[in-house]
Amino acid sequence: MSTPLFGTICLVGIGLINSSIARAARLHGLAARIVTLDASEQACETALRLGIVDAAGSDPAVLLAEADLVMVGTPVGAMAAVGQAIGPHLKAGAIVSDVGSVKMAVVRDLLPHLPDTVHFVPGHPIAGTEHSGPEAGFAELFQGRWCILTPLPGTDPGAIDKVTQLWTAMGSMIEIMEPLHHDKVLAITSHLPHLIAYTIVGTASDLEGDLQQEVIKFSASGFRDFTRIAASDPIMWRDIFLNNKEAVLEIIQRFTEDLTALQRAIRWGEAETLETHFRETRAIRRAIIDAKQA
Ligand SMILES: NC(=O)C1=CN([C@@H]2O[C@H](COP(=O)(O)OP(=O)(O)OC[C@H]3O[C@@H](n4cnc5c(N)ncnc54)[C@H](OP(=O)(O)O)[C@@H]3O)[C@@H](O)[C@H]2O)C=CC1
Ligand SMILES: O=C(O)[C@@H]1CCC=N1
Repeated sequence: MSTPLFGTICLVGIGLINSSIARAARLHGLAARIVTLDASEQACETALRLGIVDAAGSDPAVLLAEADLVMVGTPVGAMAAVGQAIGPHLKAGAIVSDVGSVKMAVVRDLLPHLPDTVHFVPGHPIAGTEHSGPEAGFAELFQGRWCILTPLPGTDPGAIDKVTQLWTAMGSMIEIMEPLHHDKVLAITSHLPHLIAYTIVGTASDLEGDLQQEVIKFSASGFRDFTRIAASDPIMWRDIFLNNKEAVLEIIQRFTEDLTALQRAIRWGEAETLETHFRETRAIRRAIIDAKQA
């Protein structure tokens, strides 16, 4: 049997993403040992019961002592507190990475707490579901999906290479980006769509009684697809919007202008404007299907 990529992987927070990493790493034999550091006794018990980790608990001194890769999978608003908790216990030479949905804020909040003896390779798998917790994960989650890494200049290429190998072994393709660029791209591809879904579903829930019943009854006409996105974890999304403020506000501004243009076209009966716009958007959908990202 070949030597695994890592001796010990420690997953900080055993939610949807990190429990999927645990399953995929097990399936592909990427670590000799997988452990999790999580404050919730129930989450630790679940992870052990599922057999996706070899050890679980809330003591960083115990769980980080042997860790060669530490993968932080908590909401992005918790990164400073996580950094404070793990920083003093990291093994010299360890790689610290994360899966947070924003990158500038993670670098700002986590990096200052890491000792110079460790390598920091921030990351973000562009894969997920609206479900949370250790039971929601599955080994195939990252298959055929992109994972964006945002290492800072001067990061040890060997550390970047090992994180790249981890994600490619789990089925992902890798793109390297600067953190600021990542946050702008994700503001349009992920954060704005989630905000729109939260808005539409909020608008529907504010409707008066009868109309609200009909929204549920006839939801298959489009609304239903938004409710799936709007069912995503409230803490995770609170933290994303608070920590990608600039890029999200910028994209909301552009979106509002475009919405106003469509509103105007409807008001003035500009059939051609509407048809041209809808033809262009349909082409984007086709491009996503062609890129196998549907
Ligand atoms: N869900 C998705 O589609 C995607 C999510 N991400 C990112 O991955 C990260 C994890 O998301 P996901 O796995 O979905 O989340 P989950 O809600 O499934 O899991 C979150 C984990 O973080 C722990 N946690 C929550 N708050 C804190 C805190 N204050 N301090 C320490 N630990 C905490 C939870 O612990 P406990 O067991 O105590 O609840 C849990 O283990 C987030 O940063 C998210 O932005 C990235 C790509 C996709
Ligand atoms: O992390 C995000 O921003 C989203 C959720 C699913 C994939 N990306």
